[in-house]
Amino acid sequence: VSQSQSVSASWPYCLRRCSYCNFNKYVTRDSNDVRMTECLRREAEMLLRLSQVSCVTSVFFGGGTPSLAPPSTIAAVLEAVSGCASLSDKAEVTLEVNPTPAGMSKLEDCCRAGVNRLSIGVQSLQDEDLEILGRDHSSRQALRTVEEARRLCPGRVSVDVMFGRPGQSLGSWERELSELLRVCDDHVSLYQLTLERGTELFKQVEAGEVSVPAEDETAEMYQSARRTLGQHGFLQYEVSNFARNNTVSHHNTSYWKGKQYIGVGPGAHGRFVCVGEGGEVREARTQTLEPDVWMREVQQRGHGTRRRIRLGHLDLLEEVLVMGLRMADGISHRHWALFSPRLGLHQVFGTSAHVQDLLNSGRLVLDDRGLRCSWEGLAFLDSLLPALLVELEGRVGRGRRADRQSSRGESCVSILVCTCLGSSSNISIFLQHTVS
Ligand SMILES: C[S@@+](CC[C@H](N)C(=O)[O-])C[C@H]1O[C@@H](n2cnc3c(N)ncnc32)[C@H](O)[C@@H]1O
Ligand code: SF4
Repeated sequence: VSQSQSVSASWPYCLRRCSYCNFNKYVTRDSNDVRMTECLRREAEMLLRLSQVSCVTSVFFGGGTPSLAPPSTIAAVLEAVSGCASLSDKAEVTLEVNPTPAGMSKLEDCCRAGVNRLSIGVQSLQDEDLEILGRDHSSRQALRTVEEARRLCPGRVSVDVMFGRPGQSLGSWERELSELLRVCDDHVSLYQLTLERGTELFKQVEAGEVSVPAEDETAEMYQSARRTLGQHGFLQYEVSNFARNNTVSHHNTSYWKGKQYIGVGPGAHGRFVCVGEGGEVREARTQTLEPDVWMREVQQRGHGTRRRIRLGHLDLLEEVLVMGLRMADGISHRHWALFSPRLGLHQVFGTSAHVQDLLNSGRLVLDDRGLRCSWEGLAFLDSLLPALLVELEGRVGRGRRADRQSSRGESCVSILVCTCLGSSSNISIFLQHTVS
């Protein structure tokens, strides 16, 4: 029986629609908080029972805007989790926070309910940029929220910032980052703005009303930020994530390490073996997107799972490869062997001429530690993956059944409780790694 799992639940409401966002979120005045909370609780219990995990190592309340949810919702979900599996006092419990006054006023109660890590969506420290992005807060409110968060969870506060924003220059980005470094705690997530089709910002850029920096300038923003953060003692442990004083996000690391997790709530994604139904291989599960439909389904049958896909052996290895290479440490031989006991990294990648080119370029490293990107290569991960995925597919072949042991051999899990995982940057990566 699988001993470990992670869960994701979704509170899919936001105060307003940011211009760049394509998450599964809903702006409504009459959300039914009581019903939503009850459904999150019920679905968490149901999915945990189906997974039959015994231990949960982290919980993540993501967004959407989970900091708008009543603190009693956080408490209810945590109670449901600890009623079904062991949730240790040391488990990482993260809440994504929009730095609005409404969000800030609840932080203390959320911490009392069990949250012990706060991730603040600062996005920018320039008011004009926040305006263009359609954010519901000012830079002053963001600074104030970071301060309050650090008071409540000292050493356990992360900030999200985006670069490559409309009208942004390298100089202004560097000044902004310096200001951020004066106020931030020990964890920073830097995301390059993605222009998502269908968003307001995408239309504005298409229409020529707004322009974003050129690709090479955005690339320089990334490199400059990596250097600056390094000089301030931050270790880059993943493509977008930087930590000092050992404050890496355990929850996100569990994704990058290919661990199991449960997704609870509208649009949430999960990856777990459904042991309770006699399952033996890991499944990719997606919950129904629309909150009212999802709530109806949960009330009728205990969960709102819309799609279940059995992951074959190759699917699983693809995820381990794509997610693992996001980490600066990459994939160790031992880690790979958990999923591929018969074909080692050297056997899969060591003899390919294409992979050899990547190794010779200095962007990829395959040695006695394992497979990883070099510091330079991490910035080019997207361009390295196609050759690696082609090689993997050629070696492993499609259609093999998932390896029983590789899907079930873990000992602990994390839980992602998220307001709109439908297109969360963490999760969508799982779904986008098709070889072109
Ligand atoms: C789950 S999301 C949103 C959390 C929260 N609702 C907020 O807006 O702060 C987490 C992070 O993804 C990043 N993000 C969202 N949309 C993005 C986009 N189109 N391009 C790059 N990063 C994005 C933002 O930095 C955001 O803080
Ligand atoms: S970026 Fe965050 S706050 Fe803005 S609409 Fe998307 S989920 Fe909501």
